[in-house]
Amino acid sequence: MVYKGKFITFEGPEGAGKTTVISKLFDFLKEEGWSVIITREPGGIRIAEKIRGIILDNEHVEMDAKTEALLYAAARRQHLVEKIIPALDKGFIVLCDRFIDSSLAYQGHARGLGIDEVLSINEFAIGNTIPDLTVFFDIDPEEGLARIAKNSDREKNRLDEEGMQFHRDVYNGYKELIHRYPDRIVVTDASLSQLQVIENVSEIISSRLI
Ligand SMILES: Nc1ncnc2c1ncn2[C@@H]1O[C@H](COP(=O)(O)OP(=O)(O)OP(=O)(O)O)[C@@H](O)[C@H]1O
Ligand SMILES: Cc1cn([C@H]2C[C@H](O)[C@@H](COP(=O)(O)O)O2)c(=O)[nH]c1=O
Repeated sequence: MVYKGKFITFEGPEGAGKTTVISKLFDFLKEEGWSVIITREPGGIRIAEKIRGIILDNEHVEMDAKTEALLYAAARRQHLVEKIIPALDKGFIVLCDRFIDSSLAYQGHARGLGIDEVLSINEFAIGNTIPDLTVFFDIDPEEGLARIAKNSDREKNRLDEEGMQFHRDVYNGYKELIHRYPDRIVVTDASLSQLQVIENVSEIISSRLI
């Protein structure tokens, strides 16, 4: 689907630095005179934030993998129609912290549901609204988790609590997606300093979209 605005998503393992960079990028783009919004998945709007609470609640250990995949897709559908598409229609740049590739890497690959199977329920949810550009924050999953562990403000959710093998599988799932969608997904080295990552991501956005 072609919209007036641009849809940019940010992906990566836990603690890769996406949220930190998106907020700086927002300031940078605003200063350059762009109309821009930040949003996140799962969440971004009231219903999807409620679904987020259900999915990520540490007490919901009995959640079935397909239930989890469907809840992410349901939250995504509502987020898309209520917030993302209206903003794109108005010509905004939408910066979204995680989107469909998280489902493909976490539920499709790491949970073992299959990337194509999870893609098909997501195609039902989002139709043909695919990101114009996806930036993958490349970091060793252990390093990302170590960053989170250092941050006492960040509560660990049900997905963070998964074992190291799960997080390595997520990372390998992303590697498969990078191979599958070479035109859409651009990789940035997220192990560098915050300043360097911000500079590199700004450069990617400027050269690819603006
Ligand atoms: N380049 C960096 N070098 C070192 N620490 C960083 C860097 N970028 C972010 N951090 C720190 O790492 C932690 C995780 O960062 P952030 O919340 O931005 O990651 P995230 O990708 O959004 O994580 P998640 O998806 O798990 O919520 C924060 O404490 C942040 O200050
Ligand atoms: C969108 C989406 C997310 N996840 C996982 C990834 C993270 O573990 C959490 C979200 O927490 P964050 O601090 O906001 O990154 O949910 C997923 O498994 N599948 C998805 O589609």
